[in-house]
Amino acid sequence: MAMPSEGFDANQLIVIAIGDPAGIGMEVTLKALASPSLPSKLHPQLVGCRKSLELTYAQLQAQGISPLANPKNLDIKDLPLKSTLKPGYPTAQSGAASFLWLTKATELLLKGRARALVTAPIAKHAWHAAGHHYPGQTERLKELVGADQASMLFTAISPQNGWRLNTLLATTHIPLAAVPKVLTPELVRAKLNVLKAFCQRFKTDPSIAVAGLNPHAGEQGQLGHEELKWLIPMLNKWKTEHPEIQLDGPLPPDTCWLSAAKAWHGNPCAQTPDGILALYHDQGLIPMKLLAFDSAVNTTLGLPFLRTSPDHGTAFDIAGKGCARADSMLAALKAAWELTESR
Ligand SMILES: NC(=O)c1ccc[n+]([C@@H]2O[C@H](COP(=O)([O-])OP(=O)(O)OC[C@H]3O[C@@H](n4cnc5c(N)ncnc54)[C@H](O)[C@@H]3O)[C@@H](O)[C@H]2O)c1
Ligand SMILES: N[C@H](C(=O)O)[C@H](O)COP(=O)(O)O
Repeated sequence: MAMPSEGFDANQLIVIAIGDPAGIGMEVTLKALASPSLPSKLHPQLVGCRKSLELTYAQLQAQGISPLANPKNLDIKDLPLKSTLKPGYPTAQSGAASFLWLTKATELLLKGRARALVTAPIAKHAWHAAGHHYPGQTERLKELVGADQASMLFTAISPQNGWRLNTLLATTHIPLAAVPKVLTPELVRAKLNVLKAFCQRFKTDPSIAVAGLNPHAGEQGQLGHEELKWLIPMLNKWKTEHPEIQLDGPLPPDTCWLSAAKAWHGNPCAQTPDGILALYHDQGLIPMKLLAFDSAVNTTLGLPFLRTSPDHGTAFDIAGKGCARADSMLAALKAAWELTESR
């Protein structure tokens, strides 16, 4: 692994914001960067606190954990913490640090100095404690780059058969009660377009499924009116505009991911959707995380660069214990590389 990044080919550089220093971000980063399965040309540049990374490395080593990337050999943009933090105990200081590291990492991307951004998990409540009132990294990134829209898409490759599962969330970090108010035909249309474009990276005529909002997709208006009132007409119109896409929906949400689950475990069939649009956060992320917790990657689409992140959070309950699995972080690093390969 070459260092430092000055003069390095920007196309080989993946910037990593190391997340909340009280969480598992540094641990999964050091574990993932030691993987021999990473592209050999990938040059990581970490944005965070060198001393904390060295401490994490020493603690993991003392627990007999290997392989690990040694921070001494890593390219680190050092933005030190004022004092060290106890793993598992997020504070305003940890929130301020992860917010700063994300901001500085994004600046590197905006200056065109890197290929993609990977972010380790942050805690939204720690950001709030530090006075940064954002629902998540996605929304902060959207603001930093001045994008009109940023979309949260989870993508995972089945370890059994290489099949790719994609779920895009129409709404993200908002209270459940706000979902029906925020969902509009325009929003669903825009998100479908993003999902279609993403799926077409892999197939010219992908199939897409859309989950309904209400139980049984409204049961013909008996269990909710949104489907009949605007979702079905909007989807029918979208279908006529995109005849190359097989669009199904709104489907009953409780079975919408069933055929994807079968495909994930090794039995893809002609009806399996290449992409699924979930109308709200937990509708899409419960099936994604149940099926693919160690493989799924959270991507932000709509920025001038690609951002990926593991699907898990800061896992404060296991921080400092050495048992955090780095598979999703590794998948996020690989996705940052592979999804930015010129086609
Ligand atoms: N990418 C991100 O920045 C991101 C993603 C999800 C949640 N979060 C934030 O993280 C914080 C904690 O969220 P949460 O508790 O809902 O979810 P979480 O993913 O942090 O933890 C849920 C459960 O999964 C376990 N777990 C998580 N990652 C693991 C790993 N790599 N290896 C082994 N076990 C793992 C945890 O120990 C916990 O039991 C919240 O503040 C949330 O907003 C951030
Ligand atoms: N919604 C994500 C999840 O549950 O995995 C997570 O909170 C991360 O969101 P940001 O990437 O916006 O921080």
